[in-house]
Amino acid sequence: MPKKTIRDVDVQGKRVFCRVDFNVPMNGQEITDDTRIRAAIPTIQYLVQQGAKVILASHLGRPKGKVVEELRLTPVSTHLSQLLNQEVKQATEVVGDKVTDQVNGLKPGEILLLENVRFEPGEEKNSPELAKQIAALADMFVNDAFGAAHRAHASTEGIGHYIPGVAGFLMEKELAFLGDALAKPERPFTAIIGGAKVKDKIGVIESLLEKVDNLIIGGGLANTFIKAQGYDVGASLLEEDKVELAASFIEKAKQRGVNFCIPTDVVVADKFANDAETKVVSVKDIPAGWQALDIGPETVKADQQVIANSKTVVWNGPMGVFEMETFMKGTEAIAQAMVKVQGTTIIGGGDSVAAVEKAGVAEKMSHISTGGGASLEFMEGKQLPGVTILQDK
Ligand SMILES: Nc1ncnc2c1ncn2[C@@H]1O[C@H](COP(=O)(O)OP(=O)(O)O)[C@@H](O)[C@H]1O
Ligand SMILES: O=C(OP(=O)(O)O)[C@H](O)COP(=O)(O)O
Repeated sequence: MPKKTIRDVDVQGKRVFCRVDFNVPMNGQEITDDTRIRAAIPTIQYLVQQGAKVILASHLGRPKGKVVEELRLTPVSTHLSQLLNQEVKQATEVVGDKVTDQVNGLKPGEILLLENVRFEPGEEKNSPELAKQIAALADMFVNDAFGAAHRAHASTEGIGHYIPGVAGFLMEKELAFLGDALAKPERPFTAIIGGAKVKDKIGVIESLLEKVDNLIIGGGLANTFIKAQGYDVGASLLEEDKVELAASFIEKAKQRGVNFCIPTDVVVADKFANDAETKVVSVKDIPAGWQALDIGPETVKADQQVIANSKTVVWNGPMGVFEMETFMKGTEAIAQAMVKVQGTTIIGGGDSVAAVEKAGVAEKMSHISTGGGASLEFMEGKQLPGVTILQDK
């Protein structure tokens, strides 16, 4: 069922709570990729032009219900203000009397950015109390946070139980593009999954095995599969309690005839640093105390071949710790392979998008999605809570 969008409602003079995903990659207080902020601009500008009192809210990182000074949204509001060429007022809290006063002081066309919503313990628990408090700030809820639409949190879902919710332009665009591209993907259909959010992403693999012809695993996620094959992974990122599940997926892939590409070689480092001592080893020989931080050249070659023969490729999660030049090669090579695909290429996720931007090939992809986990869950055919809660057309 299509959802109402901001075009379908009158926002003139209304207090509009607009949830965005400004969870951008940061190096200290520096934003290293502003794709997600730029992607929300059309919705924000539309609300401003229509004379709404715009209350923006986002999470940043995973502060787990506490105030973490480094995760305040100050750098984001400064940058947003520059992009919009307009003042962005900033709240130092998410809810409370001070915030209510700031909202009451807003004039049509003005913008207030709330503090990191995950500083509130009720946010990720989807606490009805917090949702009510947030809803009381506004007349209407606009969800433009596609990247967080797979989360049922107070500011992405809970709020929609108390005030009417509609989609923003970014949310609308993401759902339309991904829906079209993935309804009947041209084959061979390949998914590439990497990154560090192993717990979040490992479950997606089971459903992907029902859909894809090739599944390429890389990044930190790969270690759990390397371990599942019976090899030691040294000091690498590992989700020990998912090893058995990973083994069952390897078996399932065999049964279904899916080409499951697990790295055969990796770049290992003696420490998690750009100037670490490194070497390329077979996954059978990861030394104790060393950590795998990138895929190796043999793996790159095999993966490139699979990608070159694909007609649809969906990629979420970098192949290595691309933020450090020493461990960027695998991600860079996969990004270059994506450019050569004669078909549809989709890249999703905050860090994945940053990685293809860094590799200089972002504009060569068919679609850059602001959601990693969200696009994977959408592809699985799951209902995204942040979308379900919005009003039907
Ligand atoms: N082998 C690895 N070991 C540890 N971290 C890794 C490894 N490979 C990639 N990463 C990290 O994964 C992070 C991105 O993961 P994730 O958040 O899942 O991706 P996205 O934001 O694109 O959805 C990056 O910060 C990257 O450094
Ligand atoms: O960065 C995000 O997801 P992604 O890494 O899957 O792209 C979203 O902002 C959601 O963040 P979360 O995975 O901490 O809930």
